[in-house]
Amino acid sequence: MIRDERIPADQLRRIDEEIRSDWPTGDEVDFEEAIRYHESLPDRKRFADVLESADKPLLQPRAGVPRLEDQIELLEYLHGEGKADLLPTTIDSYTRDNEYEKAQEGLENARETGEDTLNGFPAVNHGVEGCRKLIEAIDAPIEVRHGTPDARLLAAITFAGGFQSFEGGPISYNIPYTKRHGLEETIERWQFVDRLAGAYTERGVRINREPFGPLTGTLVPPSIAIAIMLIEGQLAATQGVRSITLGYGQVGNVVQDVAALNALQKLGDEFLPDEVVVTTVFHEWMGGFPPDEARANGVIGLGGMTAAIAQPDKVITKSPQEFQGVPTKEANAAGLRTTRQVIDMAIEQNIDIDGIQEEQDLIERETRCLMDTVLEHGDGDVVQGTLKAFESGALDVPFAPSDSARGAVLPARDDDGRVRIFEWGDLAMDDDIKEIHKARLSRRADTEGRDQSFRMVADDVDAISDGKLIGRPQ
Ligand SMILES: CC[C@H]1O[C@@H](n2cnc3c(N)ncnc32)[C@H](O)[C@@H]1O
Repeated sequence: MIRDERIPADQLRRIDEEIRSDWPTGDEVDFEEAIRYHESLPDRKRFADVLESADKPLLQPRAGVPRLEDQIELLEYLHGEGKADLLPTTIDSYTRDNEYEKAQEGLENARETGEDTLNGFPAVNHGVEGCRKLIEAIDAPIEVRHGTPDARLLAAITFAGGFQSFEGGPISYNIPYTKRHGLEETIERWQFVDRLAGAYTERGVRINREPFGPLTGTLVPPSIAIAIMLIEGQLAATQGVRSITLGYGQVGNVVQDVAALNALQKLGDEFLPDEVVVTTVFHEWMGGFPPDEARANGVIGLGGMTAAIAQPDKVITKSPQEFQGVPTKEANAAGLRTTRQVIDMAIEQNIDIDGIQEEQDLIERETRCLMDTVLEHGDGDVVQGTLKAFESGALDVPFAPSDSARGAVLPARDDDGRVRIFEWGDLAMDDDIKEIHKARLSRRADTEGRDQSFRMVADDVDAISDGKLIGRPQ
């Protein structure tokens, strides 16, 4: 039975041996040699230090293309023209599914034809050597961004390759991303990733870990997202990770988003061990975008405004081409500059909005209910508690494609556009909190002259791409 316990050294070694054979580049990994490589990197490339020493929100886009030279050119452009403070390397979908053979074909095809059929950088195929060329070429810290339920080989290779930040986690890269991986399997496999990050950390190379806060990216109630961040942060801390960035996806109501970011930092500091440096990252709207680029820039600007008020440590920016999919480098850089413009204009203003503290108190109370139920389900063990709480539905994620979550919870926006819950399923929540949600949703029902129903959810899902926040009836 797996528990929230540090995996022993012999198990770390056994798994390391096991995964190396999954692709030839696995044999390039040599831990002691990799430590020396990291020690050779200049301070400005040390991700955790740069992130944790900043005095205002740092901006980071998503970006990944198959060929190494193109990835270098892309990141140089985003750093130069986009003024990104931190850079990504977004990994392709085949690699995320451990389909290294298909990723190899895609990479060779790109090299032969110049046609990019892969939707990201196949880091396992590039290997330690290829990753290091990228790290050498770019004069800023770079994070591995992906969506991999079994990220063990990707971590071993990219850590050895000089990356010092790694996104994801056993819940946040399972529930929203996959049907076929069980939660127990992904928790066990991410314990390896975190133990490896911890092993680097113990040798002075702090690997930053960033659980994926947005989850399904569609109307996720803030307390559910924050509870999952606290769980993944705890699991990483147990394995020795000491730099943890907890994430949160913008829902679009400024009061609720600022309150959620405040609660995320406060609860992260409270729930995670004192030896962990806890930072926060705000993801600009992860739901459907307007096809019109001017409107899309409006969504991005609202994200910048929210970040200026809440001041998270990091902001993951979007591009005006979000509706179309993977953006051009120009559009990606534009999203960075739009965000920067709004932050720089608003951050020196003392913007005091009524209701933030009240909403933050509510979000904190909700999150504590969820954390209490996890600890009760597991008799104090977070791994067993998480597994059992998801099984019983006491913990749940709306619209989750994964069988590991009931998906019985249904959110809808209230009359102010804040995300509330109108179908609770078996989510563990105090009755008086349920009454608060019910009252706020019925105020919207009155305004719209209709009953609270799934119709509201469906209308809300498309509202922002249709240019609004709340899915009012036509
Ligand atoms: C989590 C989904 C987000 O990741 C973005 N994304 C996925 N792959 C790439 C990519 N290769 N380059 C830039 N952005 C990307 C996508 O546009 C969406 O905003």
